[in-house]
Amino acid sequence: MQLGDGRAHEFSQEETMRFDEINKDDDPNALTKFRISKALRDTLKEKGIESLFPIQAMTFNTILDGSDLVGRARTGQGKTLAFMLPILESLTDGPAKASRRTGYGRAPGVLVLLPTRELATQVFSDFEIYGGSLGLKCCCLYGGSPYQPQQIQLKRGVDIVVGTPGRIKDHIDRGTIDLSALKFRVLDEADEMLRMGFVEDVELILGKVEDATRVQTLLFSATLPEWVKHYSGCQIAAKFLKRDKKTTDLVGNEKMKASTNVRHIVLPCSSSARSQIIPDVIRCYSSGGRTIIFTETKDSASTLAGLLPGAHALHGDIQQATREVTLSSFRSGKFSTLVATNVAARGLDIDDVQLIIQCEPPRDVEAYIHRSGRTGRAGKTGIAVMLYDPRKSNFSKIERESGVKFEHMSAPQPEDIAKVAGAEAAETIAQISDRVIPVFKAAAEELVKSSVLSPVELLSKALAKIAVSLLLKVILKSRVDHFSLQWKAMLPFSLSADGPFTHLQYDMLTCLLLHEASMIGSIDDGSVRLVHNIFLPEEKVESIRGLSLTADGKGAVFDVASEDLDHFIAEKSFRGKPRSGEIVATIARTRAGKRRGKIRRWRAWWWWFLGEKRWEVVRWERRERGISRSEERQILERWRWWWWRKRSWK
Ligand SMILES: Nc1ncnc2c1ncn2[C@@H]1O[C@H](COP(=O)(O)OP(=O)(O)OP(=O)(O)O)[C@@H](O)[C@H]1O
Repeated sequence: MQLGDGRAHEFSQEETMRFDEINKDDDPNALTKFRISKALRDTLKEKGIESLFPIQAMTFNTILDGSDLVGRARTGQGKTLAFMLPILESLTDGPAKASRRTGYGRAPGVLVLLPTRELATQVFSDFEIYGGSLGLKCCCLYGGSPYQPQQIQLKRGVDIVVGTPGRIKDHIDRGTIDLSALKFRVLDEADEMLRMGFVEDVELILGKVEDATRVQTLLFSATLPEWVKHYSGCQIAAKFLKRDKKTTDLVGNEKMKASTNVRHIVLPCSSSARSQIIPDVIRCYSSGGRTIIFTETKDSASTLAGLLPGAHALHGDIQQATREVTLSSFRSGKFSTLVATNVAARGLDIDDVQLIIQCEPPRDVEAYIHRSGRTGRAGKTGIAVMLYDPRKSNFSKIERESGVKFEHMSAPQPEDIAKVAGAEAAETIAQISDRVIPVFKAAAEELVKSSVLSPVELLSKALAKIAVSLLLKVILKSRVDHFSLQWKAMLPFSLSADGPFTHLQYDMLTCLLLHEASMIGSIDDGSVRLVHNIFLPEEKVESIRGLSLTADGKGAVFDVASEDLDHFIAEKSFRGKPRSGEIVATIARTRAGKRRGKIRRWRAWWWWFLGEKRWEVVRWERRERGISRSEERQILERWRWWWWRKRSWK
């Protein structure tokens, strides 16, 4: 705060707290403004929730006072707490308290139905936190997990059941669940629950209530097509919601139906180029956060996850236990790219998902809205990129029905990626301790003094150097399976006729350049030249010969003069033997034969393949022991087998 005399006034902690209290009192949605018990308020505050979001504030009293409700708000706006808070209050301190059953073996009073197992587990864990703090017992019933623990929980008695329709129906068939005493029935993702496939099970489950006049039914979703809202054609809504049900629709007739916190982008891309473009898209748009990629089929999810290092797949054909491990690892940040089908489209709330990529336009607008809504949640922002094949797919229907005005972008170019890497490099510099300054200050001052460039220009060059080593590393560490992929890609027959090896001269070396980003994506002439321009002095760039991309587009091979090699291996992070579990792609070096131009291709390949070290041994043996040509061949052969044995690290 600026005082009259221009001095800045520092607020004491006490003053700040008092202002915070005043501000809270001004907030019409502050927790204290609602009939929320202290215990629940405290738990909400522990989770960083100080006031209710609009959908929660607008529906709280309606639900607590006993009305049926259809609620709609855009993705990520807190619909889960919108039904959870009034239900918990009603059970513990409100109208449902008096008739709530307690004691061993009690039948559940609340049933929450969700379309996917993952979503059921997520909502269950919220109920455990908030309901648990009020002494309520919850259980989660979903397929793919053993029946017995679920049966034991039901037998002991629970207050809240959260689950998927299939497994709940199974429990009904087995006679292990009693839904006659329900006080609340919730259909989260209501439109999905009422679609074909679920509808019969849902109807059967909801019909188990003894006295339908004493149960409250709540429907929530970010998408409520007309058929759900107005009952026409939807038997369930007509049958199970009371006639005086209330509707709270925060989207209503607004044109924009998808999340307004999300930047919606479309990018032309053929299906064959996907695996090459996606890594660049991630690098440019994910801001270092998590990415969810949506594919249309389970097969393509698995295939794509296999092509992107560090990515994992999530879909219905994966065993439940693996699905759970995958999702919890993604949540906890053990990996940052999830490739999923629509099982992850609805409701999943994962922190720090910055980017959504849809490999092709989905079949319906609802799917687009829910998928893109996995980012930009709870007031944060995010980016949703939808790829489309200009010859095959059309997104105009989605654009029209969702109200989204797509930004049209083209695939990121090397310069775009370099810019992002530049920003990362700047961050890296910001993180370096100030303690290093005295050590490098003299060199920096000398550089500024002796250069015709300005300090900013010099700093730009330094950033470029860091950026390139972050982005394009001549040597890189990666997982073993990707390593072998690189080697395979390097087979000589994959190289074009005018590629390297044809230029072999006694004083030339062949280098394999691996693009760090390209382990998951593409490399092209442009990006290789970008590296060259930064690594090499200008006059050396011209001396590079025979640049050729590997068959899979993930590496490049070229010849350089032997005396220039150091410029290329400057970034080398590994020398010597690879350690197990970790591989290092080493610069492949081929020394041309003695008689210039007479080496046959396969020989050059073997020399390159066996590597400099092995070749040194042959030379040493020849020099020291005067070995014959056939002995020399034997040694090479031995090294070859050594190499193949080492391949078994995989
Ligand atoms: N009042 C609040 N204050 C702060 N954060 C909140 C509040 N209510 C909910 N959140 C947080 O907002 C995020 C999104 O909530 P939720 O998953 O319920 O959204 P949703 O509307 O159901 O989204 P979707 O339609 O995608 O299912 C969650 O991380 C939740 O913890």
